[in-house]
Amino acid sequence: MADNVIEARGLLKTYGSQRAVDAIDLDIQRGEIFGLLGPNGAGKTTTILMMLGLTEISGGTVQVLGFNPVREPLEVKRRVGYLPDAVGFYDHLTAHENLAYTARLLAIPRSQSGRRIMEALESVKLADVAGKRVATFSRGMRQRLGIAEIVMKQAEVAILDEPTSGLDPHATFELLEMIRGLKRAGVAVLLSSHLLDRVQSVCDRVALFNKGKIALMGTVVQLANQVLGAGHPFLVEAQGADIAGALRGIEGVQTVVPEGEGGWRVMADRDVRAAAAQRIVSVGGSLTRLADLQPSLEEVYTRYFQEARHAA
Ligand SMILES: Nc1ncnc2c1ncn2[C@@H]1O[C@H](COP(=O)(O)OP(=O)(O)OP(=O)(O)O)[C@@H](O)[C@H]1O
Repeated sequence: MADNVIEARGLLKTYGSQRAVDAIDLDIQRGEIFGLLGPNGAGKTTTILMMLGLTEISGGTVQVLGFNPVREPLEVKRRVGYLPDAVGFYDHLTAHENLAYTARLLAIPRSQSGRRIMEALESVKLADVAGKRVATFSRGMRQRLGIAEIVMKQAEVAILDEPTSGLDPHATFELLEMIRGLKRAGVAVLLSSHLLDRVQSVCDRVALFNKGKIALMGTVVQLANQVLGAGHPFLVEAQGADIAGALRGIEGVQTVVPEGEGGWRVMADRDVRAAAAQRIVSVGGSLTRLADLQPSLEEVYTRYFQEARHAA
């Protein structure tokens, strides 16, 4: 399966006559962070549960690291780390004891488990509370312990269901940093979320779910091009000349719209920022800011669902 760690083809889950997951095709590549996005009930969790062999598949196929999660659930569980929405640790045990328990279930040799547990706890900054009972942990600490379990396991794939929900901004920032750490260690990460700005900051690619189907899939820029139209928007702040006139004269520039005090939002059919900087200087202007305007996933998502509602 080339460099794909997960491959789904026509993957289907029905509940009675309802298609919770409607024949999706999905490839997750080694070492990427992939986001499953979509409103409540769109089918994200059901897709994850099928990949883990935790719910029956109604049709199609899914392979995880070359294994069939229905027929070979233990092979999948051994190699895949899973962080569910509510992480299930034993409250009366310490962080260290919880990981030691998992290590025993995974049959990690005792000669290795002590070191692997401490390294994993250090990697998520929980080493100093290793001896504290999990009952005393905040949600952020429990999520980090979940990541530590994935690190200790040396999983090749991590599947995280709404990992940052219920976390404050600082705890979210820390957790996302740890998710990036998993990627740096070569782990493929699949995460579901409805918190779009946070997903945008960490995901290489995303799939937008709608009513059990994948409506859009690709990088944030690709999705923005599909939904909002192609183009390179950027922001210019400059004074001292006819800046708008200078910008409009550049080949490829489509629109120049004033934005704020001494600012313009420029849309071009290609990246013309270097030409814009030269032109402003050559007409005697003084350039104070030239910023790429990354499309926001929030805009893509909102526009997509507005259009989907109109079409319905
Ligand atoms: N055990 C079940 N029995 C019947 N219907 C179910 C079951 N589990 C999920 N569904 C339905 O399948 C659809 C997809 O649910 P799923 O939980 O996968 O969505 P989701 O995108 O993960 O949403 P959320 O963000 O709310 O978890 C929903 O309509 C849901 O009601």
